[in-house]
Amino acid sequence: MKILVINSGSSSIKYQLFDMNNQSVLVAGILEEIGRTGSTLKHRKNNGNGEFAEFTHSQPVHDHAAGFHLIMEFLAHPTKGWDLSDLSGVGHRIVHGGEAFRLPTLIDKEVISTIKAMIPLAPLHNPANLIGVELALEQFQSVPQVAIFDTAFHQSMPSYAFRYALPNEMYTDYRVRRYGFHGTSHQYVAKQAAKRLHLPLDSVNLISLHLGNGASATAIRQGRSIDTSMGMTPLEGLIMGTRCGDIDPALQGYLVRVTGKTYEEIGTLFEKASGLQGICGSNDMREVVRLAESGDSFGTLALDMFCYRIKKYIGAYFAVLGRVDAIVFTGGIGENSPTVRGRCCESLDSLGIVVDEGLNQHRGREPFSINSDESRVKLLVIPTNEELEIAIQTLELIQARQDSGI
Ligand SMILES: Nc1ncnc2c1ncn2[C@@H]1O[C@H](COP(=O)(O)OP(=O)(O)O)[C@@H](O)[C@H]1O
Ligand SMILES: CC(=O)OP(=O)(O)O
Ligand SMILES: [Mg+2]
Repeated sequence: MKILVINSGSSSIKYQLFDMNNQSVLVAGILEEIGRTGSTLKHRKNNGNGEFAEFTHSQPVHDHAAGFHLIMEFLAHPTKGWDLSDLSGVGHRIVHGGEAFRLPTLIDKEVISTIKAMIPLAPLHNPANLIGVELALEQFQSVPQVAIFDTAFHQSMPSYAFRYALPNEMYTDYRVRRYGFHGTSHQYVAKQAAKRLHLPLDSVNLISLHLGNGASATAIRQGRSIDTSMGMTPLEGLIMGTRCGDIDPALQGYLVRVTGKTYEEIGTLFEKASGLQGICGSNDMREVVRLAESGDSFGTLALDMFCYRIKKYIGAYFAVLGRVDAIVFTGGIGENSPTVRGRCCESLDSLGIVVDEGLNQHRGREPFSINSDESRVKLLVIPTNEELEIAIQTLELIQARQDSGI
């Protein structure tokens, strides 16, 4: 059984082809910088002996359609790709599914139009996700295609966590509420954490920190999301690569008045020119840490602010969870930055959170622990794998439909 997973983002397309008999990756790749001159495809193919042949291809790729066509050249290539004639299904990451989608969903015209309706709430993500869906539907017309929503895992939040303190009709009439994102990633690492803790998933309490360009914290009680830092859109919550995270809601109107910029320009400033980028000029944590360690004041401020915001969420989620079995670090920063992990846990001994600095320096693609022996809370670094989780959920839906004769 082969499942192809497509994560079509605003400036990149990630793809992985899985053999679901053993969940191994057959082919994988990422096409970055779509729409820019420096577009690069990094493609790899499983050689069968646990190693991968790597291919890099650079050419200007003007849009997602051109990008998808280039990816298909490699995916279906006789030597660089794989036989796709027996593909069982395609799974797509869709960032915003609102309240309409709480489960993996077979894609049809109605689903596409509902996803389109969510675009105003995820303008950076849903349009690109949809382009990937439409291109794949055209390419693989006889293959079932499934949407896996970032928001689905958080649909278990109680109303006192997902409602904003606004007049009720803002929710009843306009569905204004916290939705939360990165749900597929938080769900995947929660399963991995439960395994590592040798606890049943439905008994484990976690604080999950997905720290990437987009970043979010999630409080998980007995394996289910009960609160998360992103809100109606992926803008709210933690400080991110280019996004501001939590700010005073009066700011957009105030800045329109005092700067003369339009409402949309200020919105774009919050989304694309803020966060680490806005504070110190780089959205890449590797550069931020280098700046901070070189004594650059803006780099120091960016790192201090980034970690301070996370610490506040750790404290808040500790309060709502009561008992925390583990804190999980994931995402590009969470998996790779000992500096950020150490700073986020600093002086939290009173909560039973103690980092072992030696363990914290470890690097690897397998889950590892960074807590000291006396730490009451386990501190885990678990590489996320949204694509594998999407493949698993896609196959489950396809098999359930086959079992019920659909
Ligand atoms: N070795 C590293 N040290 C610190 N940060 C890293 C390292 N590798 C990647 N990162 C950070 O991870 C971020 C990308 O996170 P990732 O989750 O891969 O991206 P995305 O959010 O786009 O999916 C980069 O912007 C960079 O800041
Ligand atoms: C929802 C979100 O922020 O996704 P990403 O981290 O991929 O940008
Ligand atoms: Mg990501």
